[in-house]
Amino acid sequence: MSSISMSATDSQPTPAEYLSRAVALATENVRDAGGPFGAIVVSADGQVFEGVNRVTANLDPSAHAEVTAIRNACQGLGTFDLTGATLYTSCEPCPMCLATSLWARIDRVYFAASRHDAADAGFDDAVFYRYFEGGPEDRAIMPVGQESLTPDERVAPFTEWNANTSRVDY
Ligand SMILES: Nc1nc2[nH]cnc2c(=O)[nH]1
Repeated sequence: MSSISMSATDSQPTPAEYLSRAVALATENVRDAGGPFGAIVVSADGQVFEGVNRVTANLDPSAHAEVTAIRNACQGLGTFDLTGATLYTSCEPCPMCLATSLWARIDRVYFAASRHDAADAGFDDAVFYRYFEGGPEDRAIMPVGQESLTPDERVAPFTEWNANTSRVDY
């Protein structure tokens, strides 16, 4: 599916070339009933995995282009750890995509459009950044609060995790 052209010297595509491809994926995806976002993960050894936004198509709020590309890379490579990989995305990653990139241990992110460009198109990326940046008074759109369970009950899953000698750390 990828159609990044290689130069005559057969060198790796530049970040701008990967971003152009991500933008083209995003535009094509609109014509395929998806959101206007596309992303590419290039693994440490140069393998290319693409993803597009399928939120409304798949009834999946987490199916942002970046998350889809990261899922494709993890499935394709058989790992949950993308250390050494680079993410190229048609638009600045939203907080969820940024957090997913951190959890995937992606090394570096390049983006084309900004959260403000996304806002101009009606998307809430900038609103959600403000939600995380602000204090409790800015959290009105979705209040988050800790409830008072006993300390033992509250940390019981972590106690079980720490006692589990066959756990897989991530
Ligand atoms: N970066 C990015 N922002 C979004 N906002 C809504 N959907 C998306 C997406 O798939 N990617």
